[in-house]
Amino acid sequence: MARMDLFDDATALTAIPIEDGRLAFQQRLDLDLSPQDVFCRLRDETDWRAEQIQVWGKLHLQPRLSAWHGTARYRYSGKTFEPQPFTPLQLHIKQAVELATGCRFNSVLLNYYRDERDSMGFHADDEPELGPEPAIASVSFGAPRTFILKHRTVPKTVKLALGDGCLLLMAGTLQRHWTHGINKERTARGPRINLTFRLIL
Ligand SMILES: O=C(O)CCC(=O)C(=O)O
Ligand SMILES: [Fe+2]
Repeated sequence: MARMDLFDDATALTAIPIEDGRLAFQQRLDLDLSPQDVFCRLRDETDWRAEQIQVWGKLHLQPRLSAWHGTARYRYSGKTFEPQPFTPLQLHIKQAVELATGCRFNSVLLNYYRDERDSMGFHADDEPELGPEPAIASVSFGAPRTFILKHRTVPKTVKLALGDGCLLLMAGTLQRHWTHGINKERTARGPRINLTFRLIL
């Protein structure tokens, strides 16, 4: 089967075969708003922050902007984040994501990649409060970027182009066996906003 055939129905959540975890992809999340409108509203309505991170004992600003919303507190890199309440638009997207995936979520991390120099280092979303097999739903708006998964113990890499309005579901044991990230790129990229919906237990 040609690779394109996996994604021929843009509005169906389709499993991507992967070992040691579960991945599913939908080219276009069903929202009754255009991805362009959602992008502009998220960009303008969000209180974006440049968070500090410590690398080798030195403080740096993260190479992207971010925001936490939802109903549950979240600990990340030794810091506790008090989320802001969901906005009406975030609730609307959450409802569409819950309908598409059959999962429930109570928080969202928003990341704003301003251009090709913004990135996210390789990590797993494996904090204890997400539970042993978390379902994490990622929705992207704006410029496409390459999402890379690297297996922790075997030399395997999976690359996915995450384009405007797409949905990616990570589930099962994926976070235990794989890390993922978004590399900086050398060619010009427009801005991109990614939302990861999570269920904090
Ligand atoms: O921007 C992306 O597609 C990845 C975001 C991500 O991995 C995260 O928020 O944990
Ligand atoms: Fe992640």
